[in-house]
Amino acid sequence: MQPPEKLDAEKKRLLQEVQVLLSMVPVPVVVTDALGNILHANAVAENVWKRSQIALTNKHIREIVEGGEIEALIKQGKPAHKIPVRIKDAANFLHMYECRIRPLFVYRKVAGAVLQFTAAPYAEHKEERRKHPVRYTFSDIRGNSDIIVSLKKQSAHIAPTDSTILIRGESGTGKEVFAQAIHATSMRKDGPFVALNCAAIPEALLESELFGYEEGSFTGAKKGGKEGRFELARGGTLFLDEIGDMPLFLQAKLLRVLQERRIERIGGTDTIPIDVRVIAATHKNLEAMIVDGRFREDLYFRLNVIPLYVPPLRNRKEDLYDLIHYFMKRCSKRLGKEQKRLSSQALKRLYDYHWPGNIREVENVVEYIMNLEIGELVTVTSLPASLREIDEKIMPKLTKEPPVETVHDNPREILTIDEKETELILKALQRFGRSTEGKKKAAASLGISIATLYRRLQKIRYEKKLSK
Ligand SMILES: Nc1ncnc2c1ncn2[C@@H]1O[C@H](COP(=O)(O)OP(=O)(O)OP(=O)(O)O)[C@@H](O)[C@H]1O
Repeated sequence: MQPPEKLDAEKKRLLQEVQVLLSMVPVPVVVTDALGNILHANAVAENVWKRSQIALTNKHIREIVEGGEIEALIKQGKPAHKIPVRIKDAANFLHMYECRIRPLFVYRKVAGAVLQFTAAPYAEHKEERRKHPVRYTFSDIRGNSDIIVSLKKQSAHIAPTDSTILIRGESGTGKEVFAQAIHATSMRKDGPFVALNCAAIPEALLESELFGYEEGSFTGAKKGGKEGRFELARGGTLFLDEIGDMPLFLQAKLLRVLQERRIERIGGTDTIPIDVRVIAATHKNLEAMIVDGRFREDLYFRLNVIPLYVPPLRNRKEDLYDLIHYFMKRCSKRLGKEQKRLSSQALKRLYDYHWPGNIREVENVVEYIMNLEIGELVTVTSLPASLREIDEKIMPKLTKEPPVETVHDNPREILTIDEKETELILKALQRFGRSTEGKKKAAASLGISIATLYRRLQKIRYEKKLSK
């Protein structure tokens, strides 16, 4: 644009009007000539891209904007919108935009263009939502126990904030269900919900899954590179499940990313700002892992901004009836079978059971019953073996629990620390088996060393002998 002093009064006024209008637009706007040289950039462009007006107006549009054939469109005088482009700012941050172009004509000849840049992620959300559908809202979370009702209330209260959340609880208690419901109630609900199970992916691949990589960064890297989960989740929520299984070197990197709110792909030099809410979850004892040096304390504090705890089903057996009926209804619909009734002995057996696999196990047991029971009445003999033969030797205390009492009313729920420890160890062995491999897994899941597990087992055996 020509300096205002060279223009007559009317032109000066018009130019000022345009400049003021541009300064009021809350997104970056750039005006170019017919060849794509930048004539003017508004204040937002200056601020966001950390470049002064002088630095911007001395450049061609292709020096600032990557991708999208912008230059050709300007020269041809073609209007366009939603063109995905990337802009690197002066601090090397990469911004993703959708660009809208409006051509300017003087005497029917292309005289330039006005380019508007809006944040891009929202264009990708539909596709991301399709890939990562959110199945749960708070109304889908079953259970009327005080504990669950108040947890739902608390979670709904913190959902609209953008704070990081750490959800604790045993496997199968519904940690992901809560994470999804929080996302579905948050300001990011139109963005994607991207989940990553840190325990399910080999260590060597976890880093590239999280942060993505550039083409040629390692053998086997895909052509064109790959976006990591942080990028895929932009504008939405990243659910990091089993965070306790993240190796230490990645914990350090994750901490840096959460502090600086930007990532670099593996093998890349561009800095990509991240716009993601992180919800992490684990069934592990992170505090014990910090003591053992297996989890970073600084990362723990960074994640544990809002702590939530989903209690095991054995501490909220009031929810069992609701859950069984919910899964029965769902299963009968899916399998096209009649709903079934439970005999009182079968129901008692379900209440007496300690449900080490929590809600996931309830789902499986109901599916088993619905598939195998031919009649309408479900009796004890129709239950899976694990419930038919509740192991009195392994879980002597838990099997004595009365059916429907609440945690607070039931004195047997208050175990001594030693009893609780024994219970956890036996449960882990029941789950992973008593082979050497099983014991290793049990020790890892309990967050103790294999040597400690052997020591504790010796103690348990000794005490058992004494009590005989
Ligand atoms: N309150 C609930 N109402 C209905 N279904 C539930 C509820 N809680 C859990 N579920 C069901 O139980 C299953 C396990 O839940 P989820 O995957 O959220 O558990 P998790 O704690 O994240 O387990 P893990 O630690 O093993 O990943 C899911 O398939 C879900 O359908």
